[in-house]
Amino acid sequence: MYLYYILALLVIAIDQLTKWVIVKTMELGEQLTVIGNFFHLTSHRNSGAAWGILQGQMGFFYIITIIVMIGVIYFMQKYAKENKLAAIALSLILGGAIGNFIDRLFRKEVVDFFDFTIFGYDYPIFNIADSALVAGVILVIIVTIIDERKEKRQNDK
Ligand SMILES: CCC[C@@H]1OC(=O)[C@@H](C)C[C@H](C)CCCCC(=O)CCC[C@@H](CC)/C=C/C=C(\COC)CC[C@@H](O)[C@@H](O)C[C@H](O)CNC1=O
Repeated sequence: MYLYYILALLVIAIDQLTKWVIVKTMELGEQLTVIGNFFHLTSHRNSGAAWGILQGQMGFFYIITIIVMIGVIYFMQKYAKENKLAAIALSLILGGAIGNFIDRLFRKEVVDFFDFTIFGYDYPIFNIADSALVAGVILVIIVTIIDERKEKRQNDK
């Protein structure tokens, strides 16, 4: 059971460590080329949510993040025992939400640095916490689809 909270802590540690390195070693706006025009490390700050929406609405972000955290912990206590994949997904979401929450609390903005340009589209610059959040959300969707298929098969018998 506690394994999943350790996974969340690991996500938070890696997220905060990478953000710390970016802040300490790169100027704001500085860009490092990793893979040609595809992948750069760009030191960026975002006081909003995805795609920079709701800039500066920290009060709103605190409330949403606390709701997300309570919801995730509730479902972890409920489903972690029987469904490992769901527990891992929820740990990733918890870790990602807390990672960005720490930035919002202490920096009043989020540090971003993964800068991908896919088919000419400069995807919004993001961080480890965002990656964990998106991975967790996708995993929850997959688990839900698998469970529904299982239930359907049982009902058909
Ligand atoms: C990942 C959610 C964003 C993250 O939410 C959080 O913190 C949560 C815990 C708290 C928010 C206040 C509430 C979620 C709002 C929902 C949302 O936003 C819709 C998201 C859809 C999603 C498809 C599933 C797209 C994903 C986009 C991006 C990530 O792609 C990998 C681009 C990230 C860059 O814009 C970067 O500047 C963002 C910056 O780091 C701050 N991050 C946040 O606000």
